[in-house]
Amino acid sequence: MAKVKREKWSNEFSEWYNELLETAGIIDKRYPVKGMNVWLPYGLKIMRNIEKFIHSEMARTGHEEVLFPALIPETEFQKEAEHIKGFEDEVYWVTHAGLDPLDVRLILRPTSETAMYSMFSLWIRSHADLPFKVYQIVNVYRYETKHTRPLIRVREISRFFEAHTAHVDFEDAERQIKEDLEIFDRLAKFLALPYVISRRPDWDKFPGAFYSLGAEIMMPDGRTLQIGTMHNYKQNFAKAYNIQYETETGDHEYVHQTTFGMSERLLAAVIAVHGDDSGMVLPPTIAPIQVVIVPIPKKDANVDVFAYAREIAEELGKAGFRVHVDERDIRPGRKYYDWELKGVPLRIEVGPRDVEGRKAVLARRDTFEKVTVERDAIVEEVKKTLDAIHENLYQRAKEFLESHIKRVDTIEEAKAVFEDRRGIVEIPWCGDEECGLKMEEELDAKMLGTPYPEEKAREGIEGKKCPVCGREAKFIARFARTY
Ligand SMILES: Nc1ncnc2c1ncn2[C@@H]1O[C@H](COS(=O)(=O)NC(=O)[C@@H](N)CS)[C@@H](O)[C@H]1O
Ligand SMILES: [Zn+2]
Repeated sequence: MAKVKREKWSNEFSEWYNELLETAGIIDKRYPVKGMNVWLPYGLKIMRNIEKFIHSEMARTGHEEVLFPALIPETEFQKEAEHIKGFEDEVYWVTHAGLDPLDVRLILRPTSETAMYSMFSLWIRSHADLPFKVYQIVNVYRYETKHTRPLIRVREISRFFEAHTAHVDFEDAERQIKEDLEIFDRLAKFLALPYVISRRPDWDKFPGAFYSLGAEIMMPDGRTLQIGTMHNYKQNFAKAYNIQYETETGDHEYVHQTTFGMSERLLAAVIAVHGDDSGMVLPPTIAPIQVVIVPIPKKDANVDVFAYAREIAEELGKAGFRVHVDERDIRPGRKYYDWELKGVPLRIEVGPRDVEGRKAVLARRDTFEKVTVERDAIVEEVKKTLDAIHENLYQRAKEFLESHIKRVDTIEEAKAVFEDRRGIVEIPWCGDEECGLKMEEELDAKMLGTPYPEEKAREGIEGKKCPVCGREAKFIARFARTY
């Protein structure tokens, strides 16, 4: 396996990441509003491929797509107190229309609970309307005061996926959370992204939620990135927005609700986790170009490498691959550089000798390995190689994640982990908020929460003590430096 250089990629990650977003044509962050960026064609194509999978998963699981207004009246926003506390210092206000001040101020949605739930109250009347499952992929606005970063922490989250569901009872809402986890798992596999799920501590759950689950990936610099969240709201919002249904026995009950959210952070994760010093490495599932063919003409050779390349491209296109022939009049090396930067997973090089011998050279983007294959076997060779690339990206990322999760017993051991390579620390915890907050302070790290599901949260804690208070540990708690 060729040694793939990832030094730049790992220790000066920020510079590499910011530079790559521009040179690879993902986004342009020169837009004159802080935290708001312009999607460029290539970046948008990749994001659309990710969204396409999300839409197919929503259809597979009976979620209907809706589209709500972006402006929410203050009266609606105020209805769920706990939620307000969570968002009041993050919302953008619209106070005028033209020259006239608005009699009711509006907010730009930070997420759409307060836009949707008065409509849910009109739509949901009977148990026959449940489970009620809708979603949208829209732009939402949050006045993030922490350091903004393109795709990762933006003030206009322009590809915000939010699924909102309503159920007859808590058990059915729990079933929905399980379905969300299954959807997320399939999406993570589709993106070759390994992850961990943690149940957020009560002091860090989503405003208005009964509990929140977070999905974290490991970034190259040993910090974690939350790329998805699932929340069980129980009846908190139903009571605030009067969302009731008539039961089979004619009674009236408040619905139980859940939400599931993701964003363009998914793309940030793919770029960061799979990238290397030559640029992006895109999983074939989402690469706008899966195979780029580079003809290598030789002046005295009397064979037409361009026609040969086009013929291969046509056959691969017919077989369903997204393929491009680079016929620019520049040196092949320049072409290799450009397509490696853009993360095209597979390159095919064809020179005069390949035409004569009816061969083709396959160059893998993940390992830089080259292999010569028979022209007549090109479709299955490409299929096999793209699958191998996807699998290798997943395994490489899985090893990285697993090697960055360390189980310890003491605060000192935990501190040593963060000094060394950071990563996720798993440490016994009595479950007491005070001790949890104390450990966050001591470690200068965030508690991601406890491993999910419940049984995993107690694995290996027999006889372990909380390192803060010395009492019996009830859970394993995860801590990490986060984005
Ligand atoms: N400022 C941000 N920039 C980019 N992505 C973000 C930002 N804030 C949150 N996200 C992403 O959006 C996901 C959902 O956001 S959230 O606040 O956790 N959850 C909600 O808003 C719930 N209403 C579920 S839709 C998060 O898991 C995170 O991946
Ligand atoms: Zn304790």
